[in-house]
Amino acid sequence: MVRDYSAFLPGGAPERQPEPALSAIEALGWGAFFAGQIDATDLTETPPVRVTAVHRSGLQVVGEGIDEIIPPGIDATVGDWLLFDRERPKASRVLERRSLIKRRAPGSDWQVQLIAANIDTLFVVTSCNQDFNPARLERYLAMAFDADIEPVILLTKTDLAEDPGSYADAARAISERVAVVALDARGDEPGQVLLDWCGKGRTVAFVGSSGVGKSTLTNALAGRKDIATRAIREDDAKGRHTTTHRELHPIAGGCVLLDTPGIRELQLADAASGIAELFDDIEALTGACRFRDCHHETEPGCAVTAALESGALDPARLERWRKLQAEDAFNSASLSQRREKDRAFGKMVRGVVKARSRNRR
Ligand SMILES: Nc1nc2c(ncn2[C@@H]2O[C@H](COP(=O)(O)OP(=O)(O)OP(=O)(O)O)[C@@H](O)[C@H]2O)c(=O)[nH]1
Ligand SMILES: [Zn+2]
Repeated sequence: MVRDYSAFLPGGAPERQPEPALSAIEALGWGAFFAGQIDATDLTETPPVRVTAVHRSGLQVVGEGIDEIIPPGIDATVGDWLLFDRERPKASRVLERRSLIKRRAPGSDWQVQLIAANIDTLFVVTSCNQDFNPARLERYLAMAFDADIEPVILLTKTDLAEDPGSYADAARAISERVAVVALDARGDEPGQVLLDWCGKGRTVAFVGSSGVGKSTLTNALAGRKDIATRAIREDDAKGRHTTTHRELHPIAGGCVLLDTPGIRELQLADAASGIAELFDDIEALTGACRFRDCHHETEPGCAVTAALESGALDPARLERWRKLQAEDAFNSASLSQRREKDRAFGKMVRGVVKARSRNRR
């Protein structure tokens, strides 16, 4: 990312040019990446619209003079850009995504569920207190990498901590590739410090545990310009009126903040490649083990145990890598594998019950 440090150079900040007015789609985060996918006829015949919420009754889409619900059927989620087909809304085309967060729905059939599309920066929020936990941060970072999103660690409540610098150091030690920002989430700081990631045509989101300051940060960024959060009413399946909220909040300057229940409840799933990226040092070691199926326990020629012994690898970090891998393997197990296990377990239980009743007789 190219950062503009000119304001810090001698001579002071350059005169700020008045910002040109944004078009409706620019205010929703439209930019070159999406413009490059369409031609002039598309623009007039099938205008771009962004999915601002997913309701049971369909996709809420907003664009230049457009604010509609497209009935269910399109495989799209909050943050997606569509080319809106007025005659046949369900035939609207989904533009190529810059990023996608998805997970396996924990239902019976393990379908993939789309959580959010086209987020550029995921702010992983934690506080300078007992909420701070490297393992949890790594989980979020792996997920961001897996979804092709740039993660940034955001440490809040610096004003309450005795030594906020130590938290920032611990956060920086997690990965060289992840920026760390420490701040007081209340007041003006977020609007200034997060500018680097909140430029025109960008979409950002906050994740983190309850109470770390996500709502405070959201208000700091979106403030009263929060026009897209006004409640809208829609008819649910039973014909009742329900009040729902838009989940895309325009921030000044053409950046958009995405805030959905799906993002708030994010869990680690299907993040194998993200884990590999975050722990690329350990992955590199495993490639140097003598045996390809090395478990890095007691095998001879194991590069991982060698690194542990030499002190080059932190045992706690290895432990976290193992845990994330195990969790990911569990989450990614196919339904058939799970059914097979269930069946085997059921058979075993029935066998024990039978044997007992035989013994009792
Ligand atoms: N002193 C101080 N208080 C903060 C800071 N950030 C958040 N708080 C306070 O912490 C409390 C929780 O903040 P929220 O913004 O509601 O946290 P949240 O992450 O949105 O929590 P959930 O909505 O439960 O997910 C509020 O009382 C905030 O005012 C900070 O940097 N400094
Ligand atoms: Zn090994």
